[in-house]
Amino acid sequence: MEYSPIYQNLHVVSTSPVKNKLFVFCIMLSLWVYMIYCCVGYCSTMPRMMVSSANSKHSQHVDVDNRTEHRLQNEVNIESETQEDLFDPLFGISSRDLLNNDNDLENRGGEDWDEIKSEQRTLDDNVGSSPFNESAQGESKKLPQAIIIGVKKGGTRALLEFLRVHPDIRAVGAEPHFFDRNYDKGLEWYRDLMPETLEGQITMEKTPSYYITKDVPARIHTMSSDTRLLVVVRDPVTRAISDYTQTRSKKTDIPSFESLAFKNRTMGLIDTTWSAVQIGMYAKHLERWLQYFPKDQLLFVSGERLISDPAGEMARVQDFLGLRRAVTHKHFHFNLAKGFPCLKRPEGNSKPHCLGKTKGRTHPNIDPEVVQRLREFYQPFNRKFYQMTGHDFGWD
Ligand SMILES: Nc1ncnc2c1ncn2[C@@H]1O[C@H](COP(=O)(O)OS(=O)(=O)O)[C@@H](OP(=O)(O)O)[C@H]1O
Repeated sequence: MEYSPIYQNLHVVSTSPVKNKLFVFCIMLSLWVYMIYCCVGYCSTMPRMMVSSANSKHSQHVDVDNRTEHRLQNEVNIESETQEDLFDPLFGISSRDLLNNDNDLENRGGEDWDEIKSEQRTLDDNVGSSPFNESAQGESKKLPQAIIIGVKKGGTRALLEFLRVHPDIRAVGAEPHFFDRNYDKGLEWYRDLMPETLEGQITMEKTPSYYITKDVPARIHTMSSDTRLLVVVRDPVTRAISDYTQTRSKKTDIPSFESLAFKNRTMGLIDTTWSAVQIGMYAKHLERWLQYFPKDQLLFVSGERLISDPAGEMARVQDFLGLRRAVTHKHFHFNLAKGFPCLKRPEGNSKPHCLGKTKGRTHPNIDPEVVQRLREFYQPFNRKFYQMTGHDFGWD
């Protein structure tokens, strides 16, 4: 017979009742220690989903049916609260006047560096989250087929969050800024940021600075000439004030809106180099897009109607994307205190989820004469824009 330590041990144990009990006690003790070890989360042999389902990015993708609930519970608030002014793509533009930066809109892509860093962290978290491009469930990362390209402070976050309720939409939460700031990282870097999708689902992202950035139309066209483009537009005067309000919320010692808006106030000369003014000249920016994309590949979403009639505006958006109308009036609850529609689960009675406090800030009172002058300034641009889009947004 071969020598076997186990056999030897068993033999010894079976011959002594005391040792036998001691042996059983040791095994029980080891089992208890192991179980306690597992329960506190250090057990590497436990299935991953059990240990870290709350944190696992993959867990978000495992159950597509549970996606809506998961998002409503977690993502809307998380994104809107923590990333909030990641959604400030052209903070640096208004800084041109405030901080004497670059004079050229197209080159002024800078923004609050803390925001960029925190956005980058979110993006870096996404990159490499899946070592393979196709998962076991048949999901894979794809380049976006639809992009929300603007405009800053138009209501882009609300549109993206409303769209993410749709079971056939998957979207990256942070703004990738691929086509304006990260283009040199390459398309594979960009694809890797995207969530995994099943066949038939649409991948999306939003970066509001794309709409006003010179090279972006050509770059998106190079990626795919079929890309569908969504632009949320809002009364350019209110948009400018919203933009200013955001800047002021981070930097309190900035000049007044009234002084920034004019090159020469006595002569009523508007400062078109100030980004808060320039972004609202929608027709001018649209000309560049129409050099690359046919008009019917762009959808102009009314920022005002996204608030007053979210379901109606979402019906237009879903039709444009070729989706069934899954996001309906049942998903919205108008929160009177906040003054905005919030998302709810149609079947549940849980509290509706609103965007964070950086969406819907109180605007400062602006001298009515300045507001009037800005309205006059924008009128020809608005008219041109209505003509180009075939849609009167009613701002005049
Ligand atoms: N449902 C809902 N909840 C909250 N806020 C809403 C909503 N729908 C549209 N809005 C308007 O969105 C404005 C912010 O626009 P963006 O998300 O495009 O801003 S950003 O460019 O990403 O910073 C934000 O602008 P301000 O009111 O000036 O803060 C809102 O008016």
